[in-house]
Parts: sequence; C-alpha cells; structure tokens
Amino acid sequence: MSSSIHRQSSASPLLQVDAVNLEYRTPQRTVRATQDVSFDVYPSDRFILLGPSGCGKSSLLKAVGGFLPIAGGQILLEGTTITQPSPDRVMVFQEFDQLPPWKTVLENVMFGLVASRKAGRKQARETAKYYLNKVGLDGFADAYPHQLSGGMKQRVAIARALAMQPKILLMDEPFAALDALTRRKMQQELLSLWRDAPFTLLFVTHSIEEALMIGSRILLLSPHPGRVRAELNADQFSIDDVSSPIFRQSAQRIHSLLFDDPKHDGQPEKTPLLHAIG
Ligand SMILES: Nc1ncnc2c1ncn2[C@@H]1O[C@H](COP(=O)(O)OP(=O)(O)OP(=O)(O)O)[C@@H](O)[C@H]1O
Repeated sequence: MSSSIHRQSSASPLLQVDAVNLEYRTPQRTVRATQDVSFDVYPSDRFILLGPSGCGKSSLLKAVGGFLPIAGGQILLEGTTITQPSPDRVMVFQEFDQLPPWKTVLENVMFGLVASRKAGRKQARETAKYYLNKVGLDGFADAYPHQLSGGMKQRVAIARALAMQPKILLMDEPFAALDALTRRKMQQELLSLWRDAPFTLLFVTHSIEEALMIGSRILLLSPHPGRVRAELNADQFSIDDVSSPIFRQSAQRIHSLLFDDPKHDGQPEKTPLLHAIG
C-alpha cells in the first residue's frame, strides 16, 4: 500500500478539520464532546479516529457528515465549509438495520444513486450490480435485508456507499457488531476493495488492533471531551501481521499513548504529536 507520507508532500488535504469543538446542548446542560480537534485527511488515506468510549469519535464523523453543527472551528472539504449532508460524504453505520427493509438488496444499492440524481435507473442498476459483485453478493440482488446475515447486510451497506463514489467514505465502527471471524473477513474485504480502487476513508473504531490493520494514519483522541493525543502513520501493517511482535509492540505503544501518559491528562494538545510507529 502506498504511503500517505509521500502523498502529503504532493497533495492538498481533501478534508481539513480545524480546531473543532462539538457540543450537545440540552435545557439542563451542555456536553462538550470534542475540544480543539484538528486533523487533515488526504486523498486515498485510510484515516482512523481512535479513542475510548465517549471521546467524540462518532460526533466528529457526524460533523464531517454534516449532521451535527460545530460549536467552534471549521471543517472544510476541498476547501469548502461543510454545512449540511451531501452525497459526497456517505456514512456506513454499525447497526444492521440501516437498510430499508422493504427494498431488495439491489434496490437498496440503487436508491441513493437515483435519489441524488447521480444516475438514471438503468445506470444505477448497472452500478449497483457492479458493486454487489465487488462485495460478493451478486447472487442476492433480489433478496430482502431480513434474509441476510449481519455480515451480508454490512456488505450491502458498503456496496451502497461505494456505489455513490463519495469524495470520502465515513464508517462508524462498521464491524463492531459482527462475530470475530466475520469481522476479520470484512476487514480483509474492505482493504481488498481499497486496493482494487483506492478511496478516501474516515473510519471510527475503539479497537487498537482494528485501527492498525485498517488504517494508513491514526488519530488518537483522549477521553471525554476528545482532544488530539497523537497522530500516527500506520501504513506498514497488513492483516497478516496481526500476530507479529512488532504489531503487538505498536498496539501496546498506542495503548500507552491513549491511557498512560499523565502529562496529557486534562490538557488540550496545542500541537498534535506526530509519531511513526513500528
Ligand atoms: N445526542 C446527544 N446528546 C447529548 N450528549 C451526547 C449525544 N451524543 C453524544 N453525546 C455525548 O458526547 C460525548 C461524545 O459521544 P460520541 O458518541 O461522539 O463518543 P464516541 O467516542 O463515539 O463513543 P463510543 O465509542 O462509545 O461510540 C459523550 O460524552 C456523549 O455522552
């Protein structure tokens, strides 16, 4: 896989998240979800947001998706401020019920293309078939979501997202509800899809192992409210390395960066730490 370090020297960032504060306001109180979070995502990055539960990973993804207004800072896609959802940012969620159950698998994948007028019905059908084939589901085009396993439903959600050819694919713990074997298979399949035709991925997980396997770059966030702890290059690992000593050492190092460094506790990072791991 190509290194994002080289891309960074030649390409402009696709996505710029600049000193972003996110808040949830209720009549009783305001919850600060992230504080001064900054990062850049370059074309074809597999960029991971990694941190403990409640550090604001999903909130950041929602803000990039245009579903959550920001309380401070700015988010730019190709230099333009994100203010609302758009088909150029498509989200895949953890939940298996993200597919309308009354539509067949094929109709589910076609739907966004037709609704957004990216394609007419005929072309949407062809594109949908192409991506269903890519995720190994061409035999299930006429099935309904309730006839599929959890892994198959996630494959449909991925096919539906890729069919839209978004500028950036947003994935919120998409494999977290799967059993361990299916999860590993889906991770492999996602990387294989990326190798076939690289896309830009912003992927949320709280699994250090998954971050190292999937990511080319990893942003570590501190516990609630999320602040940047460090940014890592992680392009050197493949799924086959998962049992290797160097992989284990890197996972341990990330664990320490996330949880063991007392000098960062409660202190917002002024400058994200840049590390190369491995
Ligand atoms: N709708 C909401 N209303 C109020 N507070 C919220 C809401 N959604 C999230 N929060 C709060 O914002 C903070 C960040 O939540 P978020 O879901 O973004 O974290 P996360 O890192 O994705 O967590 P997890 O890994 O558990 O999904 C948490 O303190 C959470 O309680």
